[in-house]
Amino acid sequence: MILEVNNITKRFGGLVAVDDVTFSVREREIFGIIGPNGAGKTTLFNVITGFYKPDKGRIIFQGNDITGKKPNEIAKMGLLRTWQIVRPFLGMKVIDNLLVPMYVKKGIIGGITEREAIERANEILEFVGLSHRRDFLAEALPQGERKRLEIARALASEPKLLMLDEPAGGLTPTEMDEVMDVVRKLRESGITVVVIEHNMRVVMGICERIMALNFGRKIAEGTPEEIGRNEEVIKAYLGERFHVGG
Ligand SMILES: Nc1ncnc2c1ncn2[C@@H]1O[C@H](COP(=O)(O)OP(=O)(O)OP(=O)(O)O)[C@@H](O)[C@H]1O
Repeated sequence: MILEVNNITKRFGGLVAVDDVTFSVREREIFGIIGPNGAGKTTLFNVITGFYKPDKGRIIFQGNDITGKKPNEIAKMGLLRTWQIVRPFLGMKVIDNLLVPMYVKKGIIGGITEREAIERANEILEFVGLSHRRDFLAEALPQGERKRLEIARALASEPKLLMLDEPAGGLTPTEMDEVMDVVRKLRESGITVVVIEHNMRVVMGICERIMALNFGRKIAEGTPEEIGRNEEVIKAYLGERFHVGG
């Protein structure tokens, strides 16, 4: 297991946003987290990536206890996230959006020449299908391409595990297909992916296993087929129209 999340609880005052949640993610898996609005998905992401400290529980990443570590320490270990609201450096060129995180990371582990950095940035742009946008300002990109730029920026920091917060949110069906292709390629290139996503076509289409949350609690975990026919999930979230079992 690359990530083990054990009995995580996170409270905001009297509200239990994440309630004793346990799950683990296998290496090179695409693992989905679903649940209605307010179920605790984003809070769980924030706890795992160090933006919030949990009230209870442990998080183990590649055998190391990362509970309570700072986001930049966790990122340096190879656990990166993207945000629901994309936030590239809009006034910067697409390529520079990748060079900045690269210099930040490589500066720490011993330097990289400009030529190496540019080469690597070009590879990443190719990977996410944004080579043609290399010298555009990020603000000129449509939403679907911004989402892929966000993934590209995370790739510049060489993650082992990438946590994607609603990568298909606000996208057209064609843009969604392009993001789904990129996520599958991530896995093929050896990166483990944990993804929060509301769009069921996307979740069911890319995830090998899915966990469902409701009111902060884990209510189910399984393959897309198992989740699609789980009565509690259907009641909480999916609605009859997504009933797979008939
Ligand atoms: N910083 C905070 N302070 C107080 N309450 C918060 C905070 N962040 C989240 N909450 C509350 O915690 C609960 C879980 O919220 P969270 O954003 O994790 O849900 P979610 O499943 O990600 O929802 P969505 O699908 O709408 O993004 C909600 O009731 C929310 O109002």
